[in-house]
Amino acid sequence: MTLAKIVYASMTGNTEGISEILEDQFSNLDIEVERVEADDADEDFFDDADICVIATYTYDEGELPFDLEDFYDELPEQDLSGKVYGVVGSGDSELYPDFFCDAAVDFDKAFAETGATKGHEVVKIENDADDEDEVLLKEFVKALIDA
Ligand SMILES: Cc1cc2nc3c(=O)[nH]c(=O)nc-3n(C[C@H](O)[C@H](O)[C@H](O)COP(=O)(O)O)c2cc1C
Repeated sequence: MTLAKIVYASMTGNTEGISEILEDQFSNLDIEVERVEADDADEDFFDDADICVIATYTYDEGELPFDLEDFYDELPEQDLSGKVYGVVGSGDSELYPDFFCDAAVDFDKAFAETGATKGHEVVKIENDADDEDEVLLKEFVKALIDA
């Protein structure tokens, strides 16, 4: 059975909500799914996954969340060949137009070094997910499963 694993970081709840939507959508498509907060994800967390997902906000003008920094540093060292990955970001394009969802883009680049296959372009969400974003997230999940 296909296993999707999601690591998320969230300070004020927006990205946590996004990660819950992702979890629901994998489940709705009969994919087994495990979702953990960054602090609970060891560097080898994705070892047994078929689909690897990061959901992250961006902080401090383009910076990663503090609790994802170690995971980010270790990610390019992992061999994730044969797996599919995707990244979702939450950010604020009005307040931080030059750094919108930069942490998500950084993770996308780090995943590219692991040998995993990119299942979808980075999805960038304005703060918390609205109905339109839910549609995008549904497409994202479907693309990862189909890849
Ligand atoms: C101090 C601070 C810095 C931020 N810097 C950025 C940034 O550089 N780029 C961006 O897209 N969003 C930035 N944001 C916006 C957050 O990423 C956005 O509100 C996000 O939805 C927070 O996610 P969370 O609710 O999961 O913590 C910043 C927010 C704060 C409070």
